[in-house]
Amino acid sequence: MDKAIQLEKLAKTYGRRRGLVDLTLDVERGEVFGYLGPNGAGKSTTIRLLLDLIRPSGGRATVLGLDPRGDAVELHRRIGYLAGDFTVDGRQTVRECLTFLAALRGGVPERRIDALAERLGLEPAPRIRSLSKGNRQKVGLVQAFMHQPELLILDEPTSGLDPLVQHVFLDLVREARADGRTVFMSSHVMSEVQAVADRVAIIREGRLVTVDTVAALRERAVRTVELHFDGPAPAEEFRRLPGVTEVEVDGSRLRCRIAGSPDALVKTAARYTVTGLLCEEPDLEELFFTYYRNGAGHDDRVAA
Ligand SMILES: Nc1ncnc2c1ncn2[C@@H]1O[C@H](COP(=O)(O)OP(=O)(O)OP(=O)(O)O)[C@@H](O)[C@H]1O
Repeated sequence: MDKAIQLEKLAKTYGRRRGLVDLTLDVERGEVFGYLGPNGAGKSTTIRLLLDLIRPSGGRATVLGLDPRGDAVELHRRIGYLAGDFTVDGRQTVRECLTFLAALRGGVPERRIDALAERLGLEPAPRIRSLSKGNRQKVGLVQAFMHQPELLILDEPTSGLDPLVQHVFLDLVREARADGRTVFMSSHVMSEVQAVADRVAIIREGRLVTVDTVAALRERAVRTVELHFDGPAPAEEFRRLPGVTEVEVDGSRLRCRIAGSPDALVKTAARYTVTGLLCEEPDLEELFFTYYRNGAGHDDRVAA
């Protein structure tokens, strides 16, 4: 079957400014794909290219097997899109706005709109212009999900949402995946994406830095380990191990950071009597920031 999204050397320049550089990437049908990068990385540029809101300077994008340019009308029907700068007519009430957008999509059962609004805690009566940023974002989410599109393209979907509503949003994403739909969502926060995504791409300065499953990223991430021994902790042995940093010793307790496989650390510890062990969840946010800052670990395989 076609991929949900297929990008081949997709490029965009704004005059002499870089937007996106030769981006090659596939998104499978039925997966939740997180698209991460700092401000100005090129996330919105990519999304606008997928929707033919802007035109590429080079390369190709295929969405649901179609050409975003030639098949724009069909694609807009089959896609749920939330823009990063979602704006609608401020004079309409929430209900009027959603009814109008539903009509543009060929009609959506009212109870489905109501159910989504209720789950997100969105009142139908107020005028759009009186809404807070978070409540406007909820309108954006309802209109993206309401026609149960086969592909959801969401640009910074949780921006402005409180943690409770963020949870509801993540549930909606999981439900979409359970129905076999595809979700492509951009973010600059790893934590919300790792909670729901199957795979994550990180872009920086218009280029793909890495793409991998969340599970594999977790394996690559740095974790903190604390070991308790029945005698003085053998600090020097641990300092010599590959991937081990920041070794701190306090009597019989040793704390360190480990990147990658913990195998050598476990085998070294096993030569002593270990009375306690604590291993913290890997910090993906930190891994993400490493990519942010210097593109460390640049992975050429990703473009294959
Ligand atoms: N209309 C435009 N004209 C000129 N440069 C632009 C335009 N839109 C984007 N850019 C530039 O392209 C680069 C990528 O921007 P883009 O908005 O795609 O990033 P982003 O990852 O979505 O960032 P953010 O998280 O801030 O929304 C930036 O350097 C930006 O300044």
